[in-house]
Amino acid sequence: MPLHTRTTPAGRRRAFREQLASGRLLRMPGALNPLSARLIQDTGFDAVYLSGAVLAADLGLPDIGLTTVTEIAARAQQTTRVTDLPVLIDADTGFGEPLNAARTVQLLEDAGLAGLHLEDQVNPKRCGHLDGKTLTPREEMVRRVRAAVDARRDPDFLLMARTDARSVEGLGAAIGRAKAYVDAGADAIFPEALADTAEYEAFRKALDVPLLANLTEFGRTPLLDTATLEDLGYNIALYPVTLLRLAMGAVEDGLRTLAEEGTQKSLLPRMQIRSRLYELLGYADYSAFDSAVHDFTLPPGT
Ligand SMILES: C[C@](O)(C(=O)O)[C@H](CC(=O)O)C(=O)O
Ligand SMILES: [Mg+2]
Repeated sequence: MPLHTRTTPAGRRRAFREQLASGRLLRMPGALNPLSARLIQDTGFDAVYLSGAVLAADLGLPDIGLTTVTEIAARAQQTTRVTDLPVLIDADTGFGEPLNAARTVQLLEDAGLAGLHLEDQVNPKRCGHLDGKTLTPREEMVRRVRAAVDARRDPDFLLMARTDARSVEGLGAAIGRAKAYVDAGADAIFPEALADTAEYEAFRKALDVPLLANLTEFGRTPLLDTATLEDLGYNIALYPVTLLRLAMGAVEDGLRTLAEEGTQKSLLPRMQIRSRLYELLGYADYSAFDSAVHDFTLPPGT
């Protein structure tokens, strides 16, 4: 696939809607960068996530709503151009008033995404698995969702509402909020920081829209496996920060080894080799434009 994908954003939105309607569990890792989105596709996952926490961390910032909508839209555009999978983005609180949420929807729709989620926190927001979150009043979030629904131009663009209420107001209030958001037009719900499978079941029983399970590591939710989530009737298994944590762990270990040993030789077996990188980049496909691009050979094992 030289330079471009084979599918259109509209086609990917349609496919995402169909996959969600199938009742099958979709596995959605968070991309670390655009190239990792291609790896997510290549390893057989169903969809790609763009995490607010990862985008902020990538810029060396905490996940407290400091990134701007134009920054995340730019990253979204870079990501959607390299994968045929649907991409769902974390739009935090919508970046301001309901009016700002409306503009956010249009910018992110234009970036080729399949959908976004908005959450019911105030700014500065925080990771859903931390203490001390402050929620917007329920009616304020309803206005946020309505503004998003009004602004959307492609009816297949998925508008997901996230509620952070479980750890602030309790399970009953979280379910009540989720129902109000669906009534306001949300297509799907992200119940944040549920404590156990009984709470997953309660959400499933109360709502008949697609539900996302957030399997972030080192948080408040058990790391349920895909078979369990399928039995619970969930539609999306989200691994938002998994790739960043894996990569940063490997990078830190590698830097320490390089500093200690004065050479990277012992690290070679842990590295992606050159030929695999080139395969992922579709290097050979560029010969369709110019045969001189890929007329070299690599030594075996490199
Ligand atoms: C899903 C999430 O919103 C994200 O930005 O990826 C975070 C993940 C995390 O901080 O572990 C969240 O759950 O708030
Ligand atoms: Mg987030």
